Amino acid sequence: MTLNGNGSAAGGSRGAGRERERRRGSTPWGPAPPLHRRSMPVDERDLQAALTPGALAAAAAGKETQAPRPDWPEGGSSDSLSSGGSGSDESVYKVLLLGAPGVGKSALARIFGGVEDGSEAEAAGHTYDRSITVDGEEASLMVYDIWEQDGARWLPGHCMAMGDAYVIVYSITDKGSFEKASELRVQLRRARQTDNVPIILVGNKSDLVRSREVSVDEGRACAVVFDCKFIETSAALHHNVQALFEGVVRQIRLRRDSKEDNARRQAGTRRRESLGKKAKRFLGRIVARNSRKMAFRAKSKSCHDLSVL
Ligand SMILES: Nc1nc2c(ncn2[C@@H]2O[C@H](COP(=O)(O)OP(=O)(O)OP(=O)(O)O)[C@@H](O)[C@H]2O)c(=O)[nH]1
Repeated sequence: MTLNGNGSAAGGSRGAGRERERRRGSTPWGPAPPLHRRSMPVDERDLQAALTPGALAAAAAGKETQAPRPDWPEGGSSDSLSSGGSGSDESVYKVLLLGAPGVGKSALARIFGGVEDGSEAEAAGHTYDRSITVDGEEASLMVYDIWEQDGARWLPGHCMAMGDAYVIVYSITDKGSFEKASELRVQLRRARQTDNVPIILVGNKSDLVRSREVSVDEGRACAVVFDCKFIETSAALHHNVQALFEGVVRQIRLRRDSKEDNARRQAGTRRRESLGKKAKRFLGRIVARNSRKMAFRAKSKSCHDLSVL
């Protein structure tokens, strides 16, 4: 069965429906929502439409295109997750996952979409659409897991032109994938020279400590050199996956929204922050101030912080 943007996957017998529910995974934002209500892979025809020359030209010109939207029923949102149909088009952020094969792009995307390994949804599509609440405000994300190196269905040029943000993934157990990530960063810079699009370098598989080939310091240094953000994740343990996608939203907002809007959000977040986090932030500032390599440290520290530019 094909899952599509109109939620046709919701059809079928009650037993089949229960089976589908059983196979929905949990997400960092809570239990996975029912397929027909919230996150789902988008029909490839909708994706084709989003990648037409007209749509891409509009994207390159900074205009929002009509993103493929499911026909969501109203209401019934959970604490930080709600129907993808409620956001306006301006708040639909297109996020592309890039990286060498096998680094965990699909695993990260599936966690975002709340789709468990081996489910029919996994086979049906590579784009996930859902809304998440970040700093008290809802944002809709379209996460595209469509990057293929050889014999790509989607031309790399198209992929590099359409994103509002890019997540370049490597595996910490594969030095080659780390080098590939640097190459991709260079290609992206070339493709989007004039655009200030956020790029987040992600060292995935951080759970595989014994097979580590790329240190945290190497990852961080690379992010500093290539002027992007950096985070290590483990899709296997769902570690930092929520921080990653929330960070993507913050990075887009920091570039698109007014200073006032961002300051208001940050003030709200600081108020909600636990005492531990406040203390950590305070200590971090003192350490940076006392460091001889202050400038580098401050920069390498901020490349870790996905809530600042
Ligand atoms: N231990 C561990 N394994 C992971 C992690 N993320 C992904 N994997 C495994 O790595 C393999 C490749 O993951 P995918 O998500 O298919 O990687 P991909 O980048 O989408 O690969 P392509 O589709 O070939 O581009 C799978 O066996 C995953 O289960 C992780 O964080 N930790």
